Amino acid sequence: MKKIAVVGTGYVGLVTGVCLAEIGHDVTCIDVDQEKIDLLKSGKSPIYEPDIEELISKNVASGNLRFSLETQDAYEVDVIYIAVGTPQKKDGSADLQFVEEVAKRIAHRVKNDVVVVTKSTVPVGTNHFILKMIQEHLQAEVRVDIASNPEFLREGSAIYDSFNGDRIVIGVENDRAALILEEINKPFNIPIFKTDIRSAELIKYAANAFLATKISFINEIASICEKVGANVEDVSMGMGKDQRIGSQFLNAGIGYGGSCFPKDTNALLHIANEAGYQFQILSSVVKINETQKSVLIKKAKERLGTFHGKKIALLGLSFKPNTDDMREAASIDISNQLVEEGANIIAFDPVAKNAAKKILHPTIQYVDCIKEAIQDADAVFILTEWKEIVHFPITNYVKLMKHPIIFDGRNCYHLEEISQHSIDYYSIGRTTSKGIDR
Ligand SMILES: NC(=O)C1=CN([C@@H]2O[C@H](COP(=O)(O)OP(=O)(O)OC[C@H]3O[C@@H](n4cnc5c(N)ncnc54)[C@H](O)[C@@H]3O)[C@@H](O)[C@H]2O)C=CC1
Ligand SMILES: O=C(O)[C@H]1O[C@H](OP(=O)(O)OP(=O)(O)OC[C@H]2O[C@@H](n3ccc(=O)[nH]c3=O)[C@H](O)[C@@H]2O)[C@H](O)[C@@H](O)[C@@H]1O
Repeated sequence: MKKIAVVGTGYVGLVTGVCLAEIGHDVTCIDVDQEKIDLLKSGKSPIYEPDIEELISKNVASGNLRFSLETQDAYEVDVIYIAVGTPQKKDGSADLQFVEEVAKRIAHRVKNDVVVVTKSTVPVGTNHFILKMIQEHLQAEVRVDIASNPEFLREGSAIYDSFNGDRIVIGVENDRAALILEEINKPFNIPIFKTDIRSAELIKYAANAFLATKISFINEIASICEKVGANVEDVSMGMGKDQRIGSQFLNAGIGYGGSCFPKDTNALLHIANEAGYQFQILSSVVKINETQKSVLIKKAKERLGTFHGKKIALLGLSFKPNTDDMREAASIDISNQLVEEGANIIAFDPVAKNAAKKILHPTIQYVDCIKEAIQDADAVFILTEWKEIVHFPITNYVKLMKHPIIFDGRNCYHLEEISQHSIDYYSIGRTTSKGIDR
């Protein structure tokens, strides 16, 4: 059992802290955000993530987990994990101001030997920069080792991923740090891949960039499918059965969003550029994703002519299901454009409503059920494949809409089923289904 502090209680920090407590470590989760700490102390999670509140309660009750603002005591530990944000700067590079701030605070606070582990996604060289910052500001005579331990969890299945990951990557430069990190992670029972620090830092960006590449690749195949009359779902399934390709991350849609793929692809382009290398594939991946965000609008404009005065229902607002995260969600660009062109928008999302209200245009109305959203709508846009939307009976569109027109950005429904109803149905990389009575 190790005494651990996790700095930053966002998606990654909170999940890391909770899971480390669950496998038996003594964990203090630290944040500078008083509101978050108060909420966590009251047993509530500031983020929506399946199973997290149960695990928080269980581990707080067992004494393995506590939450704290930034205090001296909180840093009296063997290991400090850095899990603060590394958002995108205007030039595409990663903003390291929060990481730098934490490094300085660690230097001022630590009183005993520690290993400082970076979980945040950071450019190559950042771990060594952190060590330099700490050493420059260190107040006590203690030994500080560093380790890179990039995180691969997905939002919406973060707890599951933490216990079922394919690998744990550890970048170290000495045996002491390696042994401590191996000991900490052993109970997860996940293969550990040990490497040098710079390689570990790059693995994280390379992995996200590769997954983003798969998505942009299948989105381009989808565009070709539409032109040649093929079905992207079958193409993707047929490709994915080759184990060298793999079936995951080949779902065509309206592009990737979220807090990481957009920022990490741009950050890697910046890293490559700084190193004097033009990363051509990745530049295209990013451009394709930008274009993909507008394909539904294009289809809708061709079908509806104008959006002016039209009642349009948006189903799903978060960047993907099972999260309330709105960062880089397709709903942002799509709703902005619809509002700009005079549409009246009524929106449904089972979880992200409050988060959406803070970001989307104030004229958008929110409702708590799909039926209410689509009632008398001129058209429906499906933007997130929440299970409530995927399992929503298709007959309801026929019953409740003036003339059912659906623009499905997530291929939620089977074409065969749709074709049995009087619905105009446009999806991604599949043939359009026109209502049977037209
Ligand atoms: N969100 C995700 O699914 C994943 C994120 N990552 C990476 O993990 C890092 C963190 O991402 P998120 O958890 O999404 O960020 P987040 O924005 O949800 O959380 C960051 C937290 O750090 C806190 N913080 C900022 N400065 C602080 C300081 N000086 N001391 C203590 N707390 C401080 C903030 O108040 C906030 O609660 C990023 O580098 C991200 O790229 C990696 C894998 C998955
Ligand atoms: O670095 C990170 O933050 C994380 O980024 C992603 O996780 P996440 O952003 O939570 O979500 P994903 O499930 O990867 O989806 C990202 C976006 O791609 C889209 N996507 C995903 C898969 C697919 O086949 N098609 C597709 O369009 C989703 O709709 C979503 O908008 C990675 O999957 C994680 O491994 C990584 O740790």
